[in-house]
Amino acid sequence: MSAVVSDVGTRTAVEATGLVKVYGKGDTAVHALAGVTVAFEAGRFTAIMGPSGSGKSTLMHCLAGLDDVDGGQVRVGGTEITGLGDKDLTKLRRDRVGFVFQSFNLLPTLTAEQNILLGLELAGRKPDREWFDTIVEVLGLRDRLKHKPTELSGGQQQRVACARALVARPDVVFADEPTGNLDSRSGAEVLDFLRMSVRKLGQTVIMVTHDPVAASYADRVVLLADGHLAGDITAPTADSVLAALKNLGA
Ligand SMILES: Nc1ncnc2c1ncn2[C@@H]1O[C@H](COP(=O)(O)OP(=O)(O)OP(=O)(O)O)[C@@H](O)[C@H]1O
Repeated sequence: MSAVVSDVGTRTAVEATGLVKVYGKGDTAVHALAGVTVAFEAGRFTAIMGPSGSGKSTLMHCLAGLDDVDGGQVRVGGTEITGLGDKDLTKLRRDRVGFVFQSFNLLPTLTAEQNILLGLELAGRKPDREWFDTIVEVLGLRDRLKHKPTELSGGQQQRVACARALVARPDVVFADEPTGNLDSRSGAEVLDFLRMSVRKLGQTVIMVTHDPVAASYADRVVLLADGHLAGDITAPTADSVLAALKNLGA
């Protein structure tokens, strides 16, 4: 059992144990994850960083049940997801996991409001109107709800994507380079919101990023190198993250 799990008062939202992911076979096999054990606490904002090719995206995909694993276990909200069938995995992703992608991934024919509520609708769930209103208010989307994605700025589209990720009150939100397509001001707004969703709304966020400034919004940075855990920084600053990355040769 990891130290995090045994901490009094700390709940683990997502946990990987001995995670192995291999691409290819024989001489050309790449050990993208070579036995990663890491726990992500609930109610915390964690960034995953590391040099290019270190396994960040692979780790996130395996944690989110988007990719199968070759060894080890993943637990999301207490449920072991490694070994779940496609149907159960789809349900788990739909009901208990939120996603924010670099490219927003909104449906162009739907309004902002319809995009935010689509997942719940597909799941046959009724939105919690109070929670919906809270998210919309905090994200400053009230007067944009009837607009289609093409009528919104990049920053507004990503805020709609954040609302969509949070509306079902998931166990965890995975954000994959959420500021990668945004200018620094819009990026800062999205990061402010992700941090606030953790501090004030009690959500759990795990974000992959290349950007030390983006990582400094997190409570903790987990570093990967060559498919291994290579560091763990609490209360990161852009400088401390940059220094740690330099040590890894990034
Ligand atoms: N589908 C795939 N087939 C073969 N190899 C892959 C595949 N996906 C990833 N890899 C390899 O696995 C390793 C880890 O890749 P991954 O994309 O997880 O790294 P990353 O840290 O997210 O990189 P980046 O920062 O460049 O996005 C790399 O060596 C990569 O080339």
